[in-house]
Amino acid sequence: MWPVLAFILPVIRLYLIGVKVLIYQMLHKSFTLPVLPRQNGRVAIVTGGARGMGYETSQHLASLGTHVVIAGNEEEEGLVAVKKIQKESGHKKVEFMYLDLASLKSVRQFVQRFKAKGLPLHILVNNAGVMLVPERKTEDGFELHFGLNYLGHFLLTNLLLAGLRDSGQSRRCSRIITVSSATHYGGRLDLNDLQGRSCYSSHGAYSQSKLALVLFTYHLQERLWARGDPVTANVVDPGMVDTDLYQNLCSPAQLAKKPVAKLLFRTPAEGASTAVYAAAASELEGHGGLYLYNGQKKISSASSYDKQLQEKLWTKSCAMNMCRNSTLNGLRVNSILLPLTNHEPGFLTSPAHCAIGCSLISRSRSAFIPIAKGVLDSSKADGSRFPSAAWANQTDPFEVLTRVSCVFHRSSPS
Ligand SMILES: NC(=O)c1ccc[n+]([C@@H]2O[C@H](COP(=O)([O-])OP(=O)(O)OC[C@H]3O[C@@H](n4cnc5c(N)ncnc54)[C@H](O)[C@@H]3O)[C@@H](O)[C@H]2O)c1
Repeated sequence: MWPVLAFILPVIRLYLIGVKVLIYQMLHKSFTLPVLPRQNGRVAIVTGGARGMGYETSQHLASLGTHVVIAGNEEEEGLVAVKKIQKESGHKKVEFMYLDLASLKSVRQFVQRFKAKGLPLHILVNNAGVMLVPERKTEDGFELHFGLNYLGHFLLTNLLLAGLRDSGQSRRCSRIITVSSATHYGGRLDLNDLQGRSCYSSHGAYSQSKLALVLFTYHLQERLWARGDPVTANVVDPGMVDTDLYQNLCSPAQLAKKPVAKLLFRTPAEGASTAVYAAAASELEGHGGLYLYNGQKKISSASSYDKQLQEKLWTKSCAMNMCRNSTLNGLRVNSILLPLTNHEPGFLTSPAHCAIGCSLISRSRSAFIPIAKGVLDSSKADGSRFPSAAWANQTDPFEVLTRVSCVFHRSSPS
């Protein structure tokens, strides 16, 4: 009985939320964007910016003078979108870069290629997403909704954070906008079963990924404020919008959706307006940690404000990107972390990355061992961290190690 309920409940919750949103949309007009300030000189990345709301967001930001990078996994579609936006906006600084959010390796490669361009970064719109895909895994073995909608964006944001910080100013912050959904209200986050192994429901998996994005945004904003970083992070809910997102609905639902969508769904441009507002509105300068719907601040689900849950999800998300229990130069290394900045631990994205890190460290054994011993000698508690500055003078290829730190747990020299 229980597995049946566990499967059915998320479906019922999702459709009830859908009905509530449609009633709201029937009674309320779509939010009209105010006149937004020009964004000349600002650079934005829009994930999934080649179609749907991502396209409209890219188009609008380009028309304001933003240099827009469309990051997506469909190159042909992306290049067509670039041409169309350039033509419609008369703005040439629009480009496509390949990014597959269902592959953490691809996320890392995207960030490397973006950094190689030497551009600043002022706006990151975490827009891409999939919905109700039958059970499938990402390249790294995560449930697709969780891995793509949430974990891919988690990694992307963290790897781009240093650039966002450097480009932000106290009076003009960089902005992170993450697209969630009203379905997060029905989301349940089971930290012990984030991959839905016990009973898979694509409805539950989608709602969970959207709740995870809200929890992530709130916690990220706390961290940014704690450091005094000139970066804000907000989450937006676009309402129900007529896009390709609904392509995985079952046939009867598709049939029923068509007339309803015509009458009650928002257009992609209307749906994108809150994300554009969050990215560019002067009145939101310095405001972060908000849930924005139809251009207004709204209260998100009670569980999304649970600070312990936010923290636990963050820690777990980092852990999902770590390589654990490697052996390195005779030292048992619990985790190898790539710092996101010089001050903050990040993560390696795959065992392959870890292997590269290990082999680089091994090749500089003579430099590595004394520092490792120093760390071990001085560390009494678990979790002491390599000072990444110790590697600052290394030359290529070991300069990679300027970004590597290690956490040793009960390690001992061989
Ligand atoms: N349409 C709605 O009613 C609605 C409601 C609430 C929230 N949302 C959210 O809005 C966002 C945009 O969706 P949309 O409605 O415009 O749908 P859409 O299908 O038109 O766009 C989704 C975008 O994500 C991209 N994408 C998919 N898989 C990807 C991958 N592996 N790597 C990189 N990009 C990938 C697609 O290429 C596409 O550009 C999504 O996050 C969605 O969950 C949509």
